[in-house]
Amino acid sequence: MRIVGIEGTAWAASAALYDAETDDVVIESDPYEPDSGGIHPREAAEHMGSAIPEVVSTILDHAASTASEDGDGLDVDAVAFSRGPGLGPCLRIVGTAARALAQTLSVPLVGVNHMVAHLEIGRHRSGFESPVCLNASGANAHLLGYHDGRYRILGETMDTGVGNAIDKFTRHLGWSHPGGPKVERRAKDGEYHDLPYVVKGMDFSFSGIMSAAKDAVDDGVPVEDVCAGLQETIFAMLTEVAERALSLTGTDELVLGGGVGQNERLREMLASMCEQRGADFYAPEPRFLRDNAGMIAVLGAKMYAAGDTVEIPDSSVDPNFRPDEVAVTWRGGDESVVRDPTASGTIRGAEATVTIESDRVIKRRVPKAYRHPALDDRLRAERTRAEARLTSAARRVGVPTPVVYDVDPAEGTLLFQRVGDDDLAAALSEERCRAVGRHLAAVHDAGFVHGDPTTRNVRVDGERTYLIDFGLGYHTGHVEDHAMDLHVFKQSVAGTAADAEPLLDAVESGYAAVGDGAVLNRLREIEGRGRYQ
Ligand SMILES: C[C@@H](O)[C@H](NC(=O)OP(=O)(O)OC[C@H]1O[C@@H](n2cnc3c(N)ncnc32)[C@H](O)[C@@H]1O)C(=O)O
Ligand SMILES: Nc1ncnc2c1ncn2[C@@H]1O[C@H](COP(=O)(O)OP(=O)(O)OP(=O)(O)O)[C@@H](O)[C@H]1O
Ligand SMILES: [Fe+2]
Repeated sequence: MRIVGIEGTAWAASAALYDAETDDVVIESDPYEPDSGGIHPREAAEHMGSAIPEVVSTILDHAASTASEDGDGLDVDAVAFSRGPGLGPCLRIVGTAARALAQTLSVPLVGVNHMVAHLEIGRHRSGFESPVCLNASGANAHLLGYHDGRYRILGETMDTGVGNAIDKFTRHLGWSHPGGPKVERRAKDGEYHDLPYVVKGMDFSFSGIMSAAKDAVDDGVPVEDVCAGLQETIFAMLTEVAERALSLTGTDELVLGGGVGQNERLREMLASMCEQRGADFYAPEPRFLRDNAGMIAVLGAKMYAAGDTVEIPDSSVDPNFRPDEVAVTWRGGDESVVRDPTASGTIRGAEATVTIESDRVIKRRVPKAYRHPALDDRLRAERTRAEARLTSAARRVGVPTPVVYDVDPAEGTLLFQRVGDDDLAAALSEERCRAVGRHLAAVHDAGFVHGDPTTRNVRVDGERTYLIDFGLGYHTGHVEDHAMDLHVFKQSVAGTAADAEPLLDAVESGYAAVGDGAVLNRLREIEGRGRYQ
């Protein structure tokens, strides 16, 4: 089977030929490089208009010269194209080119989600079964895992994509687009500079760190140092949320996708994190990380083999096409990223190792080799201190939590009472989800957030539901922070439960019984926010 792929969501006009028998991928790309500023949608579309026919024609020449002799014409079975997400004017040009080619060749058309293609190329080339995927691209930053027939978004940026955040910083400096590779080069000559670090469960945001980075340069901090601080901070955030996703799902396979994945420091940090926790890590070669038609052709082949083609009248493009909207036809419905955790003796969480004894547990935030030592010391001490304080504060307002027997912030250790028989992840029920909703409302009412309420950070026994792991918590009265806390919990339920709806309703009804209605309204708004900026 041979598939032609066409890509052109933003900057890369690209065509490819994938031969499923030999697994060969030939890619021809022509990048759009803005003269000044960032990507201008109109200029990008003009580029697509002239460059797409040329790259397609090069690939068709290649198809003609390699067609099997007994085959018919070009020996191409289908045309796959990027349907979205991306810039509307660019997508429309790609869609038109793909439809015309499919009709000329009299072959079916396959409409591919670009973000799922970034993920599937890593899964395909690694041979991993059901990995967590970190997509670190220009316009996106999210964690995906397959469960119950769809790719679930386990965590994502709350504002811009990671590449766009870096590119905005370099525009402030007057550097040409794209900024990512330039920051990588300059960071090599810099010293680490402290910047804000923002992780909420498996979600994260870049706006605070980007304005702090711009201010630092304006205040005279050497630009190399800001670049080093920026990379160390942003990539540590991405590595931490990837580790949280591994811990939550129980899987031990991670793949990387997206243009920012070409950054060596990011790959090094992810590899180091996986090595430290005994997981397997795979990053495709750079030509498959940045936008390219090869990944579109490879996923196109899997979809075509599953009969997942699209008729021309139904093949419109979708600039906001989210990966969790894709009905996955090419994987088994019972495959899943979620594994049974084998909890015994010492548990390895995302942040800490926890040793369970008969009536007490010892939690130690181990130094993370992937993090810059200054950032690592800061985060471990801050979080250990916050965890001790807020675990006790929650108990004082009637939320069941373990008693804190001892704390040593410098060593990053805590000694707790042992509570519960199971993690909520292994014992989900509506009643327990309702209790978590009530507990979060009580915590918010007391003026702080949990910071990482997931189904693994709730312990349950017969009648009680305990909150644990307050390390990412902080004092705040903002409705937005309270709503985010609730959103993180709902996302962890939705990402791992088979029939999540009644559980999610129970969380909200528990919250509504005790908490502030304004928080639930804000939650609606957060859930409805489009995050492609
Ligand atoms: C929807 C689609 O159009 C979009 N595509 C996209 O963002 O292009 P991609 O090739 O995946 O990523 C480009 C980004 O990747 C960054 N980048 C490239 N090389 C880099 C490096 N060495 N270090 C850091 N960032 C790098 C660039 O600065 C730019 O922001 C997406 O996948 O989100
Ligand atoms: N007080 C406790 N009583 C019983 N079990 C506990 C207690 N504290 C932790 N555990 C167990 O250890 C696991 C990991 O603990 P914890 O969540 O505090 O670590 P972590 O590294 O911060 O994890 P993550 O960041 O992945 O949520 C919990 O999911 C739970 O199963
Ligand atoms: Fe991309």
